[in-house]
Amino acid sequence: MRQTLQDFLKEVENKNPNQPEFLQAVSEAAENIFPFIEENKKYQNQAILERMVEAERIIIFRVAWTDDSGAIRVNRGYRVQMNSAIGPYKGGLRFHPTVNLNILKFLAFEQVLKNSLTTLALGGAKGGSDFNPKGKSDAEVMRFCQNFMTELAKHIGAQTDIPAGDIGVGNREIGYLFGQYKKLQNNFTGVLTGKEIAYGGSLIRPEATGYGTVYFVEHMLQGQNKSIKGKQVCISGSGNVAQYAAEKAIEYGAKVITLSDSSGYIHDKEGIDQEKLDYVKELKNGKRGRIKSYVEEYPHAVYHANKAPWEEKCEVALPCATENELNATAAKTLVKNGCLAIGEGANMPCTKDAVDILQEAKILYGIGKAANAGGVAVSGLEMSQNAMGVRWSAEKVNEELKKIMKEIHQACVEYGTLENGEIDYIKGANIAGFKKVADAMLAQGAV
Ligand SMILES: NC(=O)c1ccc[n+]([C@@H]2O[C@H](COP(=O)([O-])OP(=O)(O)OC[C@H]3O[C@@H](n4cnc5c(N)ncnc54)[C@H](OP(=O)(O)O)[C@@H]3O)[C@@H](O)[C@H]2O)c1
Ligand SMILES: N[C@@H](CCC(=O)O)C(=O)O
Repeated sequence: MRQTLQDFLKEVENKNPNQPEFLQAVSEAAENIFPFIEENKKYQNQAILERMVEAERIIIFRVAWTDDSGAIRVNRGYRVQMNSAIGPYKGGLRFHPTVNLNILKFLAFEQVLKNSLTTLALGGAKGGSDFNPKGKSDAEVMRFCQNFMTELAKHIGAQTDIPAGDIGVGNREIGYLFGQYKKLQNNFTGVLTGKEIAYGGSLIRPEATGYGTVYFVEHMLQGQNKSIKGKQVCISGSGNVAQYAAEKAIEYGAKVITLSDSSGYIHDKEGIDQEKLDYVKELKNGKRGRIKSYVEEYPHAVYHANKAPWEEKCEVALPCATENELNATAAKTLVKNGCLAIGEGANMPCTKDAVDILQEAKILYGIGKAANAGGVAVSGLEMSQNAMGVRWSAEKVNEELKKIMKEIHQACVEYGTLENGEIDYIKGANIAGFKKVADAMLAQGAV
C-alpha cells in the first residue's frame, strides 16, 4: 500500500521535531505535489519528495566577533544547501534574532521551488545568523560579517553556492561579506549577488523583488480584465521588498496607503507618492530609522503602534515583511473590505488559516514562491553578467525581469487552472516548481 499524504507529513514531523514553519512550508507544497505524483507514474517509487525535504547539506558554525566595547560576542551561523538538482545552490542570507534551523529550512525548501520557477539554472539554499544588525555600529556589522564569511567561504563558490541578501542583509552586509571572501580566497568572482554596481552588481537587483511582485499581481488582475491602476494598496514592511513594491505600484497608478515595520504601521490616506517614498528610503536605508518617523515628516498621516496594516481598506494587499505576518483575523478583514488580490513579496507571510480564508473567498492569491521570485531571478542575471564580464543596462534587466515574471505567471496558469476555469496559483506554482526539479533528480539517479 502506498504512503498517504498524512503518513508522509507525520514522518517529516517526526524527523524534524519543533520546526513548525518548515512543516508549514512542506505541507503547503506537498498538498499539491502528492496528488500530482499519484497521477504521474514516472515520479512514483522514486522518493523524490522524501529526498526534497532532506537538505543535501547543512553547515552550522560559531561566529565569534568583538563589539565596540571590546567584549567578545558569539552568534550561530548557518547555511542550508537544500537542493542542487537544477543548478548551484542559490538563496539569501538572513541576519535576525529569530533565525534558527527551522526558519532557514523553511526558507531553503521554498527557495528550491521558487528558483525552479524562475526558468534559470538555480538550485536552492538559505543561510544566515541570529545576529541582530539593528543598533550595531558599521564597524560591528563589518566585524561580524568578516567572521561569518571566514567560515562560510569554505562552503560556497561561484559554481557551488551563491548567497545573497534577505532580512537584515542588504548591500552594506553584502559588501563586507564579499570583501572578506575575496581576501580569503584571493579570487574576484561572482560568489555573492546583490553586490553594488562598483564591484560587479546588476542594475535593477535592488528593485527586482518588489517590482517583480507588482508585475505578477498585474498579470493576475489582467486575467480578470482588471489592473492595479487606481486601486488602493496596503503594503507591510518598509525594507527592500516593500520599498520597491511601493515604487512600482505608484508608477502603475495605484494609491499606496500603508508601510510598516515590526513596531507598527503608518497610514497615509492621501497616498504615498514617490517623494514620500524617497523620504522612507532615506529613513530606512540611510538613517536606519523607524517608520513612525514618517508622521513627523507628514503629520496628516497616522501611526498605529504594534499593529499590522491589514485593518485598512484596500483592493490589493502586498505583505512584504516576514513569515506568518498575516493571520486569519487579518484575512477576514481583507475579505470583508473587498480585497481583490494578494501579492506575497515576503516568504510565506500568510498563516495556513489565512490562506484558507483568502482562497475560499476567491481572492487572487499570488503565492510568494511565484510572486517574489523576481529578486532571485535578477540574482541569476547578475551571475550571468559576472560570468560573461559584462554589464547590462537597467532597461535590459528590467525587460528580462518582466519576461520572467510573465513566464512564471504562465506556468502557474498552466499547472493551476482548475476544471471550473479558476486559477489556483498555489497549486500552479508548487507543481510547476516541483516538476523541473523532479525531472532533473530522476535523470541524475538516486543521489
Ligand atoms: N530581499 C530580497 O530580494 C527578497 C526576495 C524574495 C523574498 N524576500 C522576502 O521578503 C521579506 C522582506 O525582506 P527584505 O529583503 O525586504 O528585508 P529587509 O530589507 O530587512 O526589511 C524587512 C522589513 O520587514 C519588517 N519586519 C521584519 N520582521 C518583522 C516582524 N516580525 N513583524 C513585522 N515586520 C517585520 C522589518 O521591520 P524592522 O526594521 O522593524 O525589523 C522591515 O521593515 C522576507 O520575507 C524575505 O525573505 C526578500
Ligand atoms: N532572499 C531572496 C533572494 C535570494 C537571492 O537573490 O539569491 C529570496 O528569498 O528569494
